[in-house]
Order: sequence, then C-alpha cells, then structure tokens
Amino acid sequence: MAPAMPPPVKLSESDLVEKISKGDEIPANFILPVEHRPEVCLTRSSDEIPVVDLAGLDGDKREEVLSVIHKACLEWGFFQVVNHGVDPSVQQYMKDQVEEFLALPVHERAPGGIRKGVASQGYGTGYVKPDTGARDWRDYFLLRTYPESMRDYETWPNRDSFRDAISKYTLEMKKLAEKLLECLSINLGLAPNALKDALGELHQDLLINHYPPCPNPSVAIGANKHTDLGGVTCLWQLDDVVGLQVLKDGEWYPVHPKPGAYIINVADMVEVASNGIYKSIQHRAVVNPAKRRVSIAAFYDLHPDAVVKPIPELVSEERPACPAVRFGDHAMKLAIETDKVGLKVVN
Ligand SMILES: O=C(O)CCC(=O)C(=O)O
Ligand SMILES: [Fe+2]
Repeated sequence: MAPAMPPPVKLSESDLVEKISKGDEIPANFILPVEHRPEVCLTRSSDEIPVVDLAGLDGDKREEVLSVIHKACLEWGFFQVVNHGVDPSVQQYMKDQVEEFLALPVHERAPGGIRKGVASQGYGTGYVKPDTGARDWRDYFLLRTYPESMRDYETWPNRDSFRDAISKYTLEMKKLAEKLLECLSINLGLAPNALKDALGELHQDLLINHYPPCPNPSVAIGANKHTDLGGVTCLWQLDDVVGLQVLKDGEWYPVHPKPGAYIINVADMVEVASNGIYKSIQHRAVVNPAKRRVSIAAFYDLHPDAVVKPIPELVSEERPACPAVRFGDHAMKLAIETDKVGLKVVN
C-alpha cells in the first residue's frame, strides 16, 4: 500500500515571504551558506537554451524542428518554444486572473489556511531545504488539476473566473505537454505515443510561483536547485524579469523570458523512460532586488502507483536498463526530505 503523504502543515500569514519582504533585511533562516549562494547574473550570456518555433512541426520544416528539439534535449534538457499553439486569449485570461488572485487578501487566497510542503494543495510558502538549511524566497499556489476528480476545490479561492481560467489554461498545458511527449518519442525512434504510455495516467500539478523582491538577492534563493519529478514541465514566466537558471557543464545559465513563450524541460520520469538518453537537468530561480517575479509551472506528474521503467527499445548491451521507479516513492522522498527539516507548525 502507498505510504500516506505527510499532512499539510498550516502556517500563519507572517510566514509568507510577501510579508517578510516588506523589511530591509533578510531574516537569518533565508540566508544561504556561502557555498550555496547564487551568482545573480541578469545580463545575457553568450550561450542560451535553444528557442524552437513549433509552427514548423506542421509543415515541410518538421524534420528540422524535431532535430532542434532532439539536440536541445541532449545538450540542455531544456528549450523554449514559441508558436506553440496555446491560445493567446487563454494565456491572457490566466494572466489577468493570476494578477487578481495575487491582489486578494491572504485569507481569500488561502481558504484552507496557508500551507507548507510539497504534499499539500493550496496557497503556501517556501520551506527549509535540507542541503542548504535555508528557506526559499517564494510563496506559491499549488494545485492538482488532472484528473479532474482530484481537484481540491476547498483550497482554491471561491471565484468562478479564477477557476474557469485554471480549467482552460491547464487543458492547454495538457495538450502542449502531450504534443511535446510525441516529439520526444519520435526523436527517440519510438512510436509517437510511447512516452505517454510509459508515464500512464496524467496527474497534472500546477504551481504558481510568486517571488517577491528580495533586499539582498545574492545571499538568498527563490527556488533552490532541483530537478522536476514528472514527465515534462511547461513553464511560463509572466514578467520580463530574469530568474530561472539552468545548469550546464557545471555552470548556471540564465534564461531570458520571451513574451508568451514556454520553457520546456525533461523531468525525472522521462529520464527513466528514455533510459537516461535524455537527462532531467538541475535548475533554480534567483530573486530580484526591485521586482517581483511570477512563473507558472505545469508539471506532467504521474499516478503515485505508476512504475516507470526504461522503454525496452532503448535498452541494449551498451546501455543497460536503469532502475525502475515508482512515482509515489520518488515524490515521497522529496516530500519527506523537505518536510522533516520543518519550519514551524502554527496557524
Ligand atoms: O520560477 C522558475 O523559473 C522556476 C520554477 C521551478 O523550477 C519549479 O517550480 O519547479
Ligand atoms: Fe523546477
């Protein structure tokens, strides 16, 4: 039987980074040990994750587009997509609703109480990371959006337009992720549905990351370095504020937002299904001294009982099978690691 997820821990309003950020100083529990402090580089670097124009998938450029995606997956594990087919009116609707949501009083943003921990849906805030001992400089809204039966409406604000925007937006994210899984499958020499079948039923999670301005961004971090757990992630950066950094050959590369574009990354379960041909790459988000930053990540997560193993065609004598992973165990490891360090248990 699946082990029970740790119960959500409720916090008080004063735990929100948004409230803490009103002061001029960073509280000690956000300050990273020196070796973990990020270099906050806001200028363009000479090397950046590739940009792929997905419009070309439907015409005579198809082979070329697929090959750019394949190279990006091999070299970066990340790429940006433009002309991705996501309805711009749905993006605008979502953006407007998220802005309205962030302007709501906290008790309306968090009807079920402010939460801590990756296990719980609802409005919450960063927790202590085991490897740094420091809290992330971010608040977030985490919700399970597919299967629809798992939507925990008690933790969603009671606003029809917000719920409608989430429903429309997450359907677009589901379609985009499925299109990309098809491209990745073809690029791996497999049938178009191979990765989707290997991952099983979609358990989509949506994470709205809210990074308030930070008085000293060089000693804190918005999202500590991590890989994403599921199949693929589609990330939208709402503001023209640099924050995401991707690790390549031991260096952190900033990703410059392109209006309306999505940042796509290979996550852990595609690494397993592809038998390590595609790698799930570490990334993190740094914070800005003057500007808030909001990003929305749509995670192609899995049923907790889904067991992902390398797709047989990708296993050979030269490339023996990597171990199979049960998604629930993989996600639980992260939940326990982050929760056991604890923050404080109050409401
Ligand atoms: O905000 C970002 O750019 C990155 C967020 C992220 O990596 C995540 O939510 O998993
Ligand atoms: Fe991530």
